Amino acid sequence: MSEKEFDFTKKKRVVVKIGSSSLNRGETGNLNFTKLEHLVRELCDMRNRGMDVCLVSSGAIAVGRQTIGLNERPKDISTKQACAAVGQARLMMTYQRMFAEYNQIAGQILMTKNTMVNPVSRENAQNTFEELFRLGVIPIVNENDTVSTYEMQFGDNDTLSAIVSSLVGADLLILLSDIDGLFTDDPHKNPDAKLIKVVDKIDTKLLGMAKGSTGSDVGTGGMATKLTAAKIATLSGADMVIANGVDVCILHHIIDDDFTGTIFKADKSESFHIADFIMETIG
Ligand SMILES: Nc1ncnc2c1ncn2[C@@H]1O[C@H](COP(=O)(O)OP(=O)(O)O)[C@@H](O)[C@H]1O
Ligand SMILES: N[C@@H](CCC(=O)OP(=O)(O)O)C(=O)O
Repeated sequence: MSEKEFDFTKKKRVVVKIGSSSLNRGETGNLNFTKLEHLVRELCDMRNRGMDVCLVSSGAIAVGRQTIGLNERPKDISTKQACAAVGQARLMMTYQRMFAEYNQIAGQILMTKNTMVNPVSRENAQNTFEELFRLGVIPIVNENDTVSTYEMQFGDNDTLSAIVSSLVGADLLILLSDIDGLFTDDPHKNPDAKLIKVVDKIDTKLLGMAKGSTGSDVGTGGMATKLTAAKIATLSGADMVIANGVDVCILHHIIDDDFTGTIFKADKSESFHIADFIMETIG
């Protein structure tokens, strides 16, 4: 990164997204408690810097699947819903306990597409976020997998985190992934792929670099959904970062602009309304 080109210390409202593969131990599927502790500590420190902080956490289905003892990734919707019912509760219990240790309060917000498509629900959600921030609470967001059917799903938390970022008027969105950032091609398939450090504008050439499917056994996104997220977040006026969540302590290095990753610069060149976007694309 060039010398302090991006001063993220001045950011007021930050959304952080962490994926299932970053929260679970790949070898057993168990929650990685050390990592979760570090994540919570980092978020509390950001809060103590005076920032409003929101966490979008995946992991409900993966944690539920491990708790119930299913060896295979669930395919049918009812098994996913059952896993999410168990896993989301367990995940939140763990977060609540860890945040409490640092004297911070966390709250749960579960969303479906309907939350955004319906103007009344959207405004309600926005008001709830505002009130939580005013009270100093850290909202922890996930898709409401327990009740969503395919037509109600965002389907991936990359897009959801960008929608949340836009809804709450965040000025920074950080996606913690299992990879250092956006490369010119999928580095798991192309060893010559190069990391792209800064993106000024998301164009079709860039969109073509991201390959869709996730490399992990528990996630749903892949790089394509991260670029959709980047489009939503940057057009909504936020900078967005993709960085490797293998060590979540990268969060304070990101704030201090001392990290390896990809920065997508906020793009105020086009007018963007999240409600219109939702209606046109996912409504
Ligand atoms: N151009 C690209 N640059 C970086 N990663 C890519 C690219 N295209 C596809 N990928 C894949 O996207 C994966 C990251 O997305 P994902 O599996 O959803 O992880 P997470 O949920 O941890 O963010 C990478 O491990 C990589 O295999
Ligand atoms: N909402 C789902 C995860 C969806 C998702 O996007 O997962 P991931 O690709 O791990 O960020 C869950 O909590 O299991």
